[in-house]
Amino acid sequence: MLRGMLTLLRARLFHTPKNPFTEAGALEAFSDGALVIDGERIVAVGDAATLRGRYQSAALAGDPESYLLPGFVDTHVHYPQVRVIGAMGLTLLDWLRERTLPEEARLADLAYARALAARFVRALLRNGTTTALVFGSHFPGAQEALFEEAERVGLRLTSGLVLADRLLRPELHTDPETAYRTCETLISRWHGRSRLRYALTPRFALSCSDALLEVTGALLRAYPDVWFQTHLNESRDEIRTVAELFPWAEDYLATYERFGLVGARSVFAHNVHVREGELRRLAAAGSAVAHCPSSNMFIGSGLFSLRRHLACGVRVALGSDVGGGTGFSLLKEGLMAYQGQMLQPDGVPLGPAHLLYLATRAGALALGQEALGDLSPGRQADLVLLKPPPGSTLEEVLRHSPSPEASLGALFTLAREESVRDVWVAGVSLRAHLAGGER
Ligand SMILES: Nc1nc2[nH]cnc2c(=O)[nH]1
Ligand SMILES: [Zn+2]
Repeated sequence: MLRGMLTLLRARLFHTPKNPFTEAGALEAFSDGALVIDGERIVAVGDAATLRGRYQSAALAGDPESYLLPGFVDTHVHYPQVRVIGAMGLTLLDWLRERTLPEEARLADLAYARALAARFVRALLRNGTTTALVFGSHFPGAQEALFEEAERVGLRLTSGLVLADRLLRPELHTDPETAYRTCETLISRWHGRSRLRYALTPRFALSCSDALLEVTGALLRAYPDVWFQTHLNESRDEIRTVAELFPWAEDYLATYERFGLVGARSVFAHNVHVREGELRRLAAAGSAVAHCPSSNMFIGSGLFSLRRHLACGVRVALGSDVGGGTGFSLLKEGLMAYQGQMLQPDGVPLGPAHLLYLATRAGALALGQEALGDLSPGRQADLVLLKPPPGSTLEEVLRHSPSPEASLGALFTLAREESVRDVWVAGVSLRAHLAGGER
């Protein structure tokens, strides 16, 4: 939308301008709501009748029967794993060896990688994700293909070349010197361009020598405004192996700390089997944890202790972790997070507002994107428009919903790809990119 040309988008609105874990009344809902957008930014949110009176010259758009939410923020997802989703019967290390790493090796073929990048970006958008922190490829060409595609489409993407120098497959290994040079080139080419940012991405301590982690720390010191992501404390077998490989480390987190990798721009995926000391140090460093509930259940890693993270003040957001996760929907991750807490004696009772916050504003803050994640005036107009398919169960449930909060609960429970009608990034509809079609 052009700057100076106001658009008034009508829908049922939901957002969490406050944190429901710390403040009452965090969910703001308008059952006949509107959003006024000026170029990239939201200028007003509220009741449709009031805003129509105040912004009479605005072009009208939207649909009062649809549901408008902030675009989702996926803080952990793997681009090369689209075609691995649903690989059953395996836990993490076997799943990596048997199904996932062979697929990741195929991205050495640039044509294969380009096709996959297009599918991956489209899958994010089709699920309402407008911002993502993405584990890239081990191959620089494939990594460039992802950045190119995200730039072409207009997605907000933070990503980086995945680094490993042991215990995967030889084709996926690099060496510290090559890693340094390649990351420097990729950072100079992509970090800060369009809506893209670079994240240094060692796969996990298990697959990285001290020397490779050292080089990652050196890069982070040389380029202090790039991001950092990796895996932490996911499965018991993984944690045991990491303890054997790093006999000097008091725990898993220490394998990253020693090399200066634990800071306010660091996002750690999983953190299921975590010790108290690690939580305290993560909180002190201001790092964030990407909670990936569908993956934790699908590959049998365990149940996430949200209570202990909150008690220690560790920032938590949601990740789909495709392909360990069971799809790209952050609505589904919200539902799985809810169920994962219900299953634990000391689980945190979550409601629709918590799920929305985790899927939107918490993710934006975890990625340092203060201008994203809710619909407050001044924020970027990153949006997802949901409408149940005619005749669907969701349509039936929503028609009889007793309250806006219950409607939001129904959306998390039942709305998936089929209900995503449109997404906007920075005030621009990306609807054209949701549809199928070969490229
Ligand atoms: N879930 C998950 N955990 C990992 N740990 C190292 N690599 C991976 C991966 O691809 N997926
Ligand atoms: Zn992962």
